[in-house]
Amino acid sequence: MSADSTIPNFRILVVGAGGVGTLVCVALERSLQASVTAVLRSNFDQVNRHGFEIESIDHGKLSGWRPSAVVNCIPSADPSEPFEYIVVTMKNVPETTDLPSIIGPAVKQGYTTIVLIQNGLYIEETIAQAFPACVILSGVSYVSAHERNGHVVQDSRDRLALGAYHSPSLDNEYENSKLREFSSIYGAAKVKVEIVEDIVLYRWRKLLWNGTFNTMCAITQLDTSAIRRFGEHTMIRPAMTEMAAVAKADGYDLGDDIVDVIIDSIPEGLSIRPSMLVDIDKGNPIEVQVILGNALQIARRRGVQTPILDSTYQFLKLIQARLLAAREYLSASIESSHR
Ligand SMILES: NC(=O)C1=CN([C@@H]2O[C@H](COP(=O)(O)OP(=O)(O)OC[C@H]3O[C@@H](n4cnc5c(N)ncnc54)[C@H](OP(=O)(O)O)[C@@H]3O)[C@@H](O)[C@H]2O)C=CC1
Ligand SMILES: CC(C)(CO)C(=O)C(=O)O
Repeated sequence: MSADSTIPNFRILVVGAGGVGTLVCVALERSLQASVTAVLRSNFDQVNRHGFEIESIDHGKLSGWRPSAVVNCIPSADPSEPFEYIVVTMKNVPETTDLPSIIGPAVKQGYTTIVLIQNGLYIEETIAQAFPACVILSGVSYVSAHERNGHVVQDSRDRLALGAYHSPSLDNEYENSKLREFSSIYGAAKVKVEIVEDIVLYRWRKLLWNGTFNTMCAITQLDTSAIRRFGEHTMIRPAMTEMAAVAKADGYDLGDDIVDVIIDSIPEGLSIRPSMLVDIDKGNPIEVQVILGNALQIARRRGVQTPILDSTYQFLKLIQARLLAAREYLSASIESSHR
């Protein structure tokens, strides 16, 4: 935050401005409390020249929109003005990406708070180990948004459950103060932010969705409405039941009616192309490890049978091998496939 200003102006780096990240940039800039630097990759040239085209049910139509700065590589932390927050909104694909080494140059240990807004389970530990003096916030986003070459369409409202990933070496109250601070910036314009005590509970709950709809839509190329029509009772519900059993074995009892609760929360006929299906459409690697692999490791450790999720995982690993080969990551993919 700038020392001489009465209005806070937090320096925030957003890493990966696709569907979710671009909307994070908009919400933070619209709070009027943040200057956002967005790190872009394939969409850098387009956005640098023409800005983003955004159709958002929260923020309306924005043409030629830009955050305070766009860059195409991670900037080094400026010793006199380091980032207060780094928000990670790129895909979490450990087969291709070592996240700590990507964001490392921009982090000031003991100063920068790292905010993970990504799907998946137990994604925080590698960041906490790499940056033990940094507060880690973990966010489960319920937005639905997709991006292609600077064009972003958001078709469901942005809602975020946000919690601190508590580190034994940091002061709990300090972590909570960063949690409240970031929530109030992010929630200042349109987004509903819910501060939660145990984010892992929310990650498990969302995994019932992502671990079934995302994965099965990705394999079949069906959207959520079609997969419900043809496979809700044969595939989706049984797979959700397996996931709930794994969560329970991990100490998170989601309740006997959790499958009905999740299914009933989706309006009849709603057609969503989950982000994993969009990745396949784009030929991008998929988040199979953090969305399914990590949960299945817990299932094996706890002795929970998950036949449907196991097959789903194995099919996705084959699809991942194809996607990685196309992006010349094949050898890495083959090594990491020996679970
Ligand atoms: N889309 C959705 O509706 C939802 C997504 N999520 C989760 O949010 C996270 C983000 O998803 P989503 O927005 O869909 O993903 P996108 O693929 O749309 O966006 C990710 C962006 O990160 C960029 N990126 C990847 N690696 C780097 C890097 N090393 N440096 C800079 N930029 C990089 C990508 O660039 P490039 O184009 O070059 O690959 C892309 O622009 C995921 O964990 C997802 O599971 C959660 C809720 C809903
Ligand atoms: C459930 C959904 C569609 C939005 O919250 C999502 O998480 C995704 O597409 O990955």
